[in-house]
Amino acid sequence: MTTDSPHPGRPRTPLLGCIADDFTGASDVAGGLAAAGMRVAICFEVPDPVEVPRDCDALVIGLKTRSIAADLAIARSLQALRPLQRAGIRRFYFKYCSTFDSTDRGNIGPVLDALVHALDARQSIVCPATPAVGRTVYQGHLFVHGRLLHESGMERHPLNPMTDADLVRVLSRQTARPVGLISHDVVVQGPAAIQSALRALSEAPFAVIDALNDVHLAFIADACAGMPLMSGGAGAVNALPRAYRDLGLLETQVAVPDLPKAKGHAAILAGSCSNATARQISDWNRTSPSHALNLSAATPELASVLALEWARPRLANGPILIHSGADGSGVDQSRSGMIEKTMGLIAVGLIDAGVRRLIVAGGETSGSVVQALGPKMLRVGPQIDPGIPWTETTCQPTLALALKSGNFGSDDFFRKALEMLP
Ligand SMILES: Nc1ncnc2c1ncn2[C@@H]1O[C@H](COP(=O)(O)OP(=O)(O)OP(=O)(O)O)[C@@H](O)[C@H]1O
Ligand SMILES: O=C(O)[C@@H](O)C(=O)CO
Repeated sequence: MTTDSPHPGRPRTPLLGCIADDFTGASDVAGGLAAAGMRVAICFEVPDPVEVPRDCDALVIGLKTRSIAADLAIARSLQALRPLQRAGIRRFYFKYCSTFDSTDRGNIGPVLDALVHALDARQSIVCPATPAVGRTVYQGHLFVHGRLLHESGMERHPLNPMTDADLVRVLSRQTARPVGLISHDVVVQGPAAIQSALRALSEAPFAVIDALNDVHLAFIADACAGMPLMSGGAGAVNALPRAYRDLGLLETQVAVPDLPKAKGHAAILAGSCSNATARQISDWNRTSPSHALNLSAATPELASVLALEWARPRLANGPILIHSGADGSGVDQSRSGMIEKTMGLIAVGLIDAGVRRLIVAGGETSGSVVQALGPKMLRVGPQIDPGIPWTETTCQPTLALALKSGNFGSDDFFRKALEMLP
């Protein structure tokens, strides 16, 4: 139960609205907030203001805007924001990738500009640091498991290659407005020092902020919990429930919801070329069946038919994996749309064949699969690994769904996730 309802006595309003630029990011945030005791809903369609779910403390809207043109990303983000504003939500978090995935012409800067303006906010912090998955920021430079971003493998990303670890520089290429830095030496002094640094940066609407660990994120959450707009990875937003409780804004601390109960065949669709997914595919291949998409097939329809012909006879014998055949090197960017569409078609075919437990690896791939399957909302369950919860669709047929960010999860993630289910 939240305490800042604008209509006491009427249905409550979620305390926090989160707009995520991809579907695995939405699931990442939602899993963390649920683990921190918030009641969370994920929507993949922008709800009508009167239909905004009220029985939650945080509402996460998953968009597929990370890799599209900036003006379209702005339009879709504002379209997600407005009904939540009209429903009375007053605090927002713009969730982008903990590896800041974007190009020089978009999308984080343009969307932040638009959200700051729409919310009449003076400033937003820019905090991708998420130490639970090895993302830290020091002197404005983003590290992935101790490696500078541009040496972490992200420099080879097929859609958003990240070739500069200096986030002030990266964001300054995406917005005409000044970008400031709140560095480590300030953050370690705690919330009051962070607030005074934000005031000192009053001419800079965006402040990249350093964080190396969860203590730093707790300081940042305490300093920024009252801001209309925060932005970053899941790290800072997951620190908010405790800060809200300390401020008396959030009364509940609910238990982490149950695992999904869906029964049926199990499958994995991996359309990510990220290092972690490549390791997970190799681990799976040691003992279990997999199929690489035929990337020379003329159309997504044909590639999906071939994959489903391979999959159907095997499903009754145990879980199967279908992947895009990428090892992270030499990927041909022109194929990415075709692969995404193929994965969506395969997902529909697998559900028709009785699959009810589905893991999808990759943010864009998850977007494509979820859009093809069409659930509007997900119930969030417990986390499998940091940033990856099991979720369950709320429509028929009920599916257990795990949307895994490309670079998240242990090497044995696929097996571990499926073994968790009852
Ligand atoms: N072999 C390949 N050749 C070219 N493109 C590929 C190949 N395999 C995958 N892709 C494309 O690369 C993109 C990978 O994006 P996706 O977001 O699914 O994974 P990711 O970037 O690793 O995940 P995340 O966004 O969660 O970090 C998709 O558009 C996918 O279709
Ligand atoms: O922040 C992350 O790294 C993930 O939630 C994500 O957005 C990957 O697509």
